[in-house]
Amino acid sequence: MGSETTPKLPLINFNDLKLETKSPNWELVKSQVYKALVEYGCFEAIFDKVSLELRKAIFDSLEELFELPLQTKLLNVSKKPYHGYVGQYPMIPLYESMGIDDANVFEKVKTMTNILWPHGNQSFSKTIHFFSDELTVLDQIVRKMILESLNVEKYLEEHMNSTNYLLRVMKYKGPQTNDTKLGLSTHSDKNVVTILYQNQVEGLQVMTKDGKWISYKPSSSSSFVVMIGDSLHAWTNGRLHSPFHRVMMNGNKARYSTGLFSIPKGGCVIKAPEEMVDEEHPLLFKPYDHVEFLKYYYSEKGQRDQNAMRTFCGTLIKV
Ligand SMILES: O=C(O)CCC(=O)C(=O)O
Ligand SMILES: [Fe+2]
Repeated sequence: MGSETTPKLPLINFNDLKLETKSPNWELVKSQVYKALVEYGCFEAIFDKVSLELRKAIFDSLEELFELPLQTKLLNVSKKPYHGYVGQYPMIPLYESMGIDDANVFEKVKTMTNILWPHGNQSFSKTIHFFSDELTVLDQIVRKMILESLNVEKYLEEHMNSTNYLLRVMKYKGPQTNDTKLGLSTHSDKNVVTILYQNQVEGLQVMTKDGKWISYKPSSSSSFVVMIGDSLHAWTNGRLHSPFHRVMMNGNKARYSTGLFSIPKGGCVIKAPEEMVDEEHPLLFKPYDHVEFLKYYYSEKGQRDQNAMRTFCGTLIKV
């Protein structure tokens, strides 16, 4: 009786870490990061570099943004799926989102802000930019730790330079019922690393390798979820897991969340370095153009394909 514990994501503290200088606990945290990413493909990170003020401000900005009239939100268009405004999708009626490309670059954020608020909105642009900029540090610490753990630091510069940042901000309406409703369908992320943040309304669930759902419950307001996307799964030749996840909603409170996505730049070919391939680890995916893969993934066929990566560029070896 009562022996079953609720499964939880691994919890890792990044508070005393810096990117430039190695702190005494770097090696310890690095081993925790690597283990978590092999086993779960994600973890909860405690990261207080994003100040309390900024953590509050981001949700005020999100409320202000999603309160805009639909016609205004639709002005943020993008050729890339999920980089512009998304809403009113019949399959996921509770969900809407807005993408902000290069959110760590102030001028880019300002340009996008001016589309929505033609007279500008300083506090919105500043909040989005600062928040994204602080989080890029966490993204880079994690990626540096991964490359060090795999003894391939020699690729660090090339690896870091191969990505851009997208901030996607999201609102999930409460379904106004205690029955659980789908907020966002089951998927794995296609990018390199994702860093998620949410208000106090829960809903994110992550699938374990053996197919069980973990409901994410943040330990504090400085908790972020760090998650591996398919392109890093491919680059590490399968060593790091990219987990399926989804959002389930109930009740009447709106859930606001943000995702900072490091994304391979246009034209970038994802190819596992030779060090990642050996007898024990035969090559899982042929080198592939990330943008070409996205075209397949977002096609009608790709959207029905739970193993889109394997279909698109898997080798013949069974995995
Ligand atoms: O809202 C969330 O917490 C998750 C969002 C997500 O999985 C995504 O945008 O890829
Ligand atoms: Fe996701």
